[in-house]
Amino acid sequence: MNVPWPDDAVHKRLTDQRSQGYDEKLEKRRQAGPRSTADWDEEIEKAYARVQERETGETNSRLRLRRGNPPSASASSAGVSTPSRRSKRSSPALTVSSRDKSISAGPLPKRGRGRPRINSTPTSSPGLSATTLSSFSRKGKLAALTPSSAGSSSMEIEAPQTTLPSVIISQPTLRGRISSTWNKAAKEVMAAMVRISPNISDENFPRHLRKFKYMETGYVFRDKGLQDNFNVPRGTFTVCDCMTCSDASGCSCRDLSEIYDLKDKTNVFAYSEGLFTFEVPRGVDVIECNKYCGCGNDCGNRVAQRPRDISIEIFDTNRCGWGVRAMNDVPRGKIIGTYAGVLVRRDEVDELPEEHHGYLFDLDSTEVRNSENLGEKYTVDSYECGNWTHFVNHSCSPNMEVYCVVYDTIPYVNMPYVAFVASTDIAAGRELTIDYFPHTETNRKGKQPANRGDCKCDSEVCRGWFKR
Ligand SMILES: C[S@@+](CC[C@H](N)C(=O)[O-])C[C@H]1O[C@@H](n2cnc3c(N)ncnc32)[C@H](O)[C@@H]1O
Repeated sequence: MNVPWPDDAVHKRLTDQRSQGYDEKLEKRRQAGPRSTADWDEEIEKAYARVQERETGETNSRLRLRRGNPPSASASSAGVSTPSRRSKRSSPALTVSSRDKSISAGPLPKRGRGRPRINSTPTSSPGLSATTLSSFSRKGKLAALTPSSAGSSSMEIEAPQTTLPSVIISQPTLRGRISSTWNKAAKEVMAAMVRISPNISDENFPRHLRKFKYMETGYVFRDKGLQDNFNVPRGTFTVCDCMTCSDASGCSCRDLSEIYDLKDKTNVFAYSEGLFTFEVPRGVDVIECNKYCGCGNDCGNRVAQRPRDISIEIFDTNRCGWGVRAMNDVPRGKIIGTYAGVLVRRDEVDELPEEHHGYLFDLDSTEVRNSENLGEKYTVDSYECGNWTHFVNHSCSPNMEVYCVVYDTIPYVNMPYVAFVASTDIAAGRELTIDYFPHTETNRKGKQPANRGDCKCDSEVCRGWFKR
């Protein structure tokens, strides 16, 4: 039996229109070509702005109905993150020195400026074992990122929706664009995400960071002569032939490191199951296997050279300028990354502009052992180019330390990388910090650096100053 649908014609028309719309959409997609992931960060920012706008509207509407609150109060009680102004950037002078594997500070001779020196000795600083972490809480972060969460009690109100959610197609912010560019650079070398937090607004974006070249690893050489140190001939590398590097006593790369078990003095690698063992004595660089060794990427003596797999967010601490936090939990001993930037001769450091001085890291790990030494000494300047480590703040109870590691070149040229390792288990969302002057504890009665800044680290054992 044929039962005619009364609205058959309407049904057919709607179906036709839908199918036509679908075809047009498909055609547009085809013309646009394959979708790239390059703009994901921007897409996420746009979506975030839309959700924020919509939910702010909804919450305002609900709260107005319930309490008669003015819109601005409603927004803040809903946990909507209002971009905070970035605290004024002091001209920081973090000169990180791995000299005697400690952060030590001393004024630059000509300018009278102190430069914090990073101690790469993992076990030497009592402060490093402290577990107090920075005051930035995970909860705070989540509240800021999920505007609707604070308003969940408004579910009690069964009021009709009086405002339509507004949809804004926002232009990508400056922060969004730069965040995306940096993240792209990280992805190119297979590193995990790096992003700039939405708690940083465009107007608080310092001019020099707009041109900052994000470079996940390595050094840039302005001087071709310095670069040659990284182009040393194959024959000068020590190469192991152990294939899997499972036996510490048989690996020539490990032999070069001179790392021993601190108790029984047997040969050990610097890593166990991918984590730093903290058994490396002061003044000793870790020598990892290099490109000429027979072992593969899964070799246990290749750790700092692997791509970073902890996601990083750069954010405004509201205390110490911008800082860094991990977006994953980080276990103790995990290598998070290495310092990157322009490699300069140490005796050229005083010629660098003042604002660079807070972003310098001396590569002097071996100087403690060979005071005579040593040929040329070098410093890494991350002011104009580098990676997330550019933003690592000082804490008197840090949760990372540094050590020096060599794998791209030979140890004798004094150009190790500086690896940042978690010195305690770190929960996702915690700020990642180092001590700019870690041997302070051993020098408690001794001298303090001449050039000190007021420390705002919030640690319970804050000494009140940090080494500039
Ligand atoms: C290597 S930079 C760290 C990143 C820096 N916060 C930024 O926004 O670029 C060092 C500078 O950060 C600031 N800073 C780092 N740790 C601090 C602390 N505990 N207290 C106060 N300021 C700090 C100081 O201005 C210092 O000179």
